[in-house]
Amino acid sequence: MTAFAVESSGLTKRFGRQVAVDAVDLAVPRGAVYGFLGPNGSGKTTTIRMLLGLIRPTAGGHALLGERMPGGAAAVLPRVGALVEGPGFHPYLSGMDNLRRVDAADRTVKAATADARIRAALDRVGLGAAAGKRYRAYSLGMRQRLALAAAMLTPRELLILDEPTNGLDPQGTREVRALVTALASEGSTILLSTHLLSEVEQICSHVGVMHRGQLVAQSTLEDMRADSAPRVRVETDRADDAARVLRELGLDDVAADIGEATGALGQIAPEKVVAALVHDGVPVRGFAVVAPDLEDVFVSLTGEGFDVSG
Ligand SMILES: Nc1ncnc2c1ncn2[C@@H]1O[C@H](COP(=O)(O)OP(=O)(O)OP(=O)(O)O)[C@@H](O)[C@H]1O
Repeated sequence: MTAFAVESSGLTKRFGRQVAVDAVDLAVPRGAVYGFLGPNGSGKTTTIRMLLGLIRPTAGGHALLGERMPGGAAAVLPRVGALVEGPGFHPYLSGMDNLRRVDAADRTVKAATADARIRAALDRVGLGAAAGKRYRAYSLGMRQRLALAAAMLTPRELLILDEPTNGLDPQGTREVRALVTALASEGSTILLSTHLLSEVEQICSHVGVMHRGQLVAQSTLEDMRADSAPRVRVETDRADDAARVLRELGLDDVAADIGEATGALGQIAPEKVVAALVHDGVPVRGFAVVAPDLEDVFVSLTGEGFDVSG
């Protein structure tokens, strides 16, 4: 058994002249909750569609649960649940009946237990009470939840979810995040795309950052945090002098602004910085070690901000 639930090498998709996905090497370890993070248009959905075999890569290849795609699709896809745009639900059928159709298309499950499976999935996404309503009357959030229910009708080793909290209200968002965490603790590997850094921080163990079609970073969240160097901020009327002291001590990326000087601490103890400032007679009004901020790391990787709400 390979250690990776999803592995790709040089995965590339061109649309005419545009390279939507550019030589992406994904490595999603089994058991991970992998946040596939990037702004709109960075190539996440296109990558996910290739992973699921919905569109053909222009170049490169990948494997799901150790099976090469697309050759291994018949063997592996029943073990993979997916939520992608346009799940193709029937507008005039109820949520329940739509799931019946999805369930009936799965040859790996027993028809006799369909009702129990469908009920359990609907309850799990909080659609139990709306099971009999027509799909066309569902809100965007309810549609999203029905798609999630369809993805988890049977236990899956791997769930690939494209923006699973998109369109949900705050309560729905919390519920879906709790659900993802619960599914992971039951043993599923989860790859979810998102444009929300906060979502990654809340529920993911791993992160892959997409920027203009390229995977610009990929690691555990822990390593990503460790990479973000803590900074000191010195509030003082003599910012230039403070900056000089910080530089002399060996801090990196030192900057002086009106009323403050900042710098990246590296391995230098903050106490040493305070002592040096005092020793140099720099009047210190405030001193803070600013905790590592993932957003700064991502901004430095991509040159763009991330939506941190939600
Ligand atoms: N079928 C297509 N034909 C032409 N261009 C496409 C097609 N699908 C996607 N693209 C382009 O490829 C780029 C990547 O799009 P993609 O949907 O993969 O990004 P994304 O990160 O998933 O963003 P979003 O969150 O908006 O879906 C975009 O510039 C998009 O316009």
